Amino acid sequence: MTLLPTPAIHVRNLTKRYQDRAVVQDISFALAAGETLVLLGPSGCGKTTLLKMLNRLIEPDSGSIEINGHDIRQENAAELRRSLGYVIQQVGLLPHYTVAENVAVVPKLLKHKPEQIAQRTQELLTRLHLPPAQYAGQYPRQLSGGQQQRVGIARALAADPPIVLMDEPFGALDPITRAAIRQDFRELDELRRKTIVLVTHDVQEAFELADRIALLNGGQIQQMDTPRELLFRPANDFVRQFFAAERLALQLRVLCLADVLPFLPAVPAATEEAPTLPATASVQEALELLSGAPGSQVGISGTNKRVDLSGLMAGFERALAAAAA
Ligand SMILES: Nc1ncnc2c1ncn2[C@@H]1O[C@H](COP(=O)(O)OP(=O)(O)OP(=O)(O)O)[C@@H](O)[C@H]1O
Repeated sequence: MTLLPTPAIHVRNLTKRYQDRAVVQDISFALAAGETLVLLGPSGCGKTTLLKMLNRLIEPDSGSIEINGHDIRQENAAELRRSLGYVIQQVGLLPHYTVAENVAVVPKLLKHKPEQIAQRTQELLTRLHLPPAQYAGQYPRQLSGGQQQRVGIARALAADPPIVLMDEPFGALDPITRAAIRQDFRELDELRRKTIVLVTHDVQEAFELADRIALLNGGQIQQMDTPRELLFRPANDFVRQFFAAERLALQLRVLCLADVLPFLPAVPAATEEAPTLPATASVQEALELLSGAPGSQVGISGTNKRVDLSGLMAGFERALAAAAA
């Protein structure tokens, strides 16, 4: 008999009411360690309420939550919150603390050793593109919104919590800063190992970051699945409609070169070396590479195939039909 690993987060029949209205209704899901779950849905659908029940900022009316197999009601709420990373849109940095002091708040409460805290702070600030020599001693008001948000992420990761909860972490930023931080976020090695629950109402962001998306409406999960399944196998009309406006952009992101590969027409070998992308790269990434240089080709690493822009688009159309079949 094989034993299934204990989910990092296990939510069962969770319901929260305000007056007579259930804003979260009978929600259940299990999340494996290392998964990134994005809670997506229109304003007021219950995303933040659901997230805040995970760290007991809000108590449910019924249902249960287990974290690593332990019912969180049995734990001290303050201790629970210290053990989980939490990033919010308003950042919430302490204005009279320097950047380094802000990052160190939770590790200090957890009584980590000062040298260990200093080293971790340096490491995180460096990785989040805030060179400590320049930024560690600055105060939040001296930083841009994007830099403050990076400090917020460093602070949430400082004590190396295995689970991180994020509520619209990039929500207050302009689109360019937002895209840059998202890129860094994806490249941060240690985040890949963490279990993350992230709230957003930005569909592109959800598709970029999620292993699975829980699409909510009216306090209920309409569908919880991979981005690809949500797009190609919507469970109901709400799901279908929710992605309708951005369907093409999402399809370009979800389909990768491996999907297109079987349909690629033969392309005469280029004389000069073509840049290459892995088969896991999205059609969108290949498109970005090719659209800058008309007539150019991109090679797919590990294969002897290359593709130009028109070949890519023809392959994409056929891959789309195959994915939807
Ligand atoms: N303390 C409260 N008292 C009464 N109603 C509340 C309270 N908190 C939230 N609600 C209601 O519960 C519903 C869900 O709120 P929630 O903040 O979880 O939604 P959301 O999906 O995160 O929305 P948004 O994307 O706008 O932040 C909303 O209709 C909200 O008005």
